[in-house]
Amino acid sequence: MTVKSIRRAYQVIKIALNYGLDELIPSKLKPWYFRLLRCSFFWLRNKHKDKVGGERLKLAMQELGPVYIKFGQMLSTRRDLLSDEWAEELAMLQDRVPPFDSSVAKAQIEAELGAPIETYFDDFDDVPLASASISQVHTAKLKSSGAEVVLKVLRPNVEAQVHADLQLMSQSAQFLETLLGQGNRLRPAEVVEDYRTTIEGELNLKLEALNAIKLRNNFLDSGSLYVPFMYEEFCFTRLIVMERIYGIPVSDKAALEAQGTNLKLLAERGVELFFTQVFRDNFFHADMHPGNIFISTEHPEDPFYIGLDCGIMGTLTEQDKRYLAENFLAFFNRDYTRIAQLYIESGWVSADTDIVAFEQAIKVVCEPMFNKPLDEISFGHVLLELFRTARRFDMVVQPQLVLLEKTLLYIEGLGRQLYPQLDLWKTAKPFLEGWMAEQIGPIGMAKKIKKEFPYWADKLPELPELIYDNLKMGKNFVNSQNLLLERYLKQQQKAHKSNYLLVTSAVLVICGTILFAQNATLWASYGSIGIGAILWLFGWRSRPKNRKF
Ligand SMILES: Nc1ncnc2c1ncn2[C@@H]1O[C@H](COP(=O)(O)OP(=O)(O)OP(=O)(O)O)[C@@H](O)[C@H]1O
Repeated sequence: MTVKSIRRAYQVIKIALNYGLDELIPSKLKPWYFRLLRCSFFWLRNKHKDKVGGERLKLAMQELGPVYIKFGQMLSTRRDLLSDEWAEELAMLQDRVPPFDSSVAKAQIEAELGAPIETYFDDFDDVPLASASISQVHTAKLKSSGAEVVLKVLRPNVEAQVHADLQLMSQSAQFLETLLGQGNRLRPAEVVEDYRTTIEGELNLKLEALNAIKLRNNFLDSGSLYVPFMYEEFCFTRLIVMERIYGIPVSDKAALEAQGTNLKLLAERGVELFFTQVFRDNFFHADMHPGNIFISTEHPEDPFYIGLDCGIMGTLTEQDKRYLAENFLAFFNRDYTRIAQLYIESGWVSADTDIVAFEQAIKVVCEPMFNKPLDEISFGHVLLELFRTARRFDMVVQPQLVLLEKTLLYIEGLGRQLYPQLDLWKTAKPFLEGWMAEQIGPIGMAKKIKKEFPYWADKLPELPELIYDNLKMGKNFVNSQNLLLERYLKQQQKAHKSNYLLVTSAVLVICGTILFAQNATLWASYGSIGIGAILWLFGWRSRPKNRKF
C-alpha cells in the first residue's frame, strides 16, 4: 500500500464512519477484531443518526466521489441483493459531480487531437453542457461542415482514481466476505468484480463510440431509435466527438405532453425496442437512465427515442436468449415445472438441485402475481423474483442476465410512467412467440441449416478421409478390446491356479500339524507339512501380478 492509498483509505473510513455505515452491519456479524478496529477510530462518530440506513449509504457514496457514485448506481440495480427500500434510495444517486476546469478539458482534448482545438472546431463552449461522473461534455461546431457537435472528454486522472478506488474496494470486499462467510447472500467480492468490468469499459470512450456506431446501424431505418452520428476520425480513448442532438429528456413528461407526443405509441415502442435489441440483434443498451434517453421533437405524433452513452452494452448467448424467452412463456402458461427445468438445463442452477423444492419455491413467488390482471404483470419483476428464488438455490450469478433484468425493469417502469395503461404482455407476447417459433419451428431449422451450410460445405471434401479414419479407429479399438479381454482371461486362469495351490498347501500343512500333535507317524506329518510348504511357494509365485488393464 502506498502513502496515497493509505490516505485514501483513511478518507473512505472517515466518511463511512461519519455516516455510521458500520452500524448497518448486524452486531452478530461483527467479530471482536472488527469492534476493536472500530474503537481505535473513536473520534469518528455517526453524524447522521437522524437518517435511515439507505439514505446514509447514498450520502456517503455521493461524498466519496465519482467511482462510488457509479457504484451506488449499479448497486441500486441489484434488486436481487438489496431490499427495495435500499435499492430505491441508491437509485436516487445522480451524477452531482462538479464540473472540472474547462482549460483542463481543452488541454486534454488538444492532447488527444494532437492539434489546437481551433484546427478542427469553431465556437468551442467553455461552459460544459453537462458534467457527469466520468466525463464532461462541451459543445462546438465542426470547422469543415459547420455541423453542431459535442466533445465528450474523460475527467482528468479519472483512470488512476478509478483503479486506486477499485483496488481498495476489492480489498474491503474480500475482508467483508471473510467477515460474513462465503455462503452469504451479499457476495461483496462478486459485486465489486462485476462493477470493475462495467466501469473499466466506461473508461474507454473509443469503445463507447464503436458501440454507438453498431447500435446506430442496427436501427438506422427503424424510425423508433436514433443514435447520434460519431465522427470516428475524432474518437480516441479519452475523447469522442459526436453529432449534437436536441430532444426532450424522457423523464420530462410535462414537456412531452405539451408538444403533443403520442405517449401510448412511445411506451409501446420502448418495449419493442428492448425486445428487438435483445432478441433480434443480441446487442442491448444497458445503461438506461433518464440522462441517456431523449425524445424527438420532430413529428411528436410518431415519436422516436434518442439514445446516448453506449458505454455499457449487453449481449446474451443464443442459449441464454432461448431459455429466457421460454422462461417468460412458461411463466405466462403457469408451467412452473418447465421453469425449474429451464434453470437446470441452462446451467444457471446446478444439475443436482432438488427440482421439486425448486419448482415449489418458484410457484410460491409466481402464483400471487396472477392476482393482478395479465396486462399489469411486469416482465422485469417476474425475472427479478425468479432470480431471487434461484439464488436461494445457489444460482451462479450471470452478469449478462443481471444487466438485462435491470434494463427490462427500467424500460417497463419508463413505459408505465409514460403511459400507465401500457399492456406489456400484449406488446411483448407476439414478439416472443414469433421469435420462439423461428427458433424451434421449420423456419428456425431452415435458418440453422442456412447458417451452418458454409461450414459443412467446407468440411464436405474431408468427409471420406474422416470416415476412413473413424473406421480405422473403430478397428483399432476392437483389436485393443480383444487384447485386453485375452489378458484378463489369462489373469483369471493364473488366479484360479494359484488359489488352488494355496488352499491345498493350507490343507496339507493343517493335516501335517494335526498328525504331529497326535504323535502319529513322523514321516507322514513332516512329509505333509513339507509338501504343503512347497505347494504354498508355487501358489504364491504363480499368483497374478497386480496389473492394470
Ligand atoms: N450528443 C449529445 N447531444 C446533446 N447532449 C449530449 C450529447 N451527449 C451527451 N449529452 C449530454 O451530456 C450528458 C452526459 O453525457 P453522458 O451520459 O454520455 O456522460 P457520462 O459521463 O457517460 O454519464 P454517466 O455515465 O454518468 O451516465 C447527457 O445526459 C446529455 O445531457
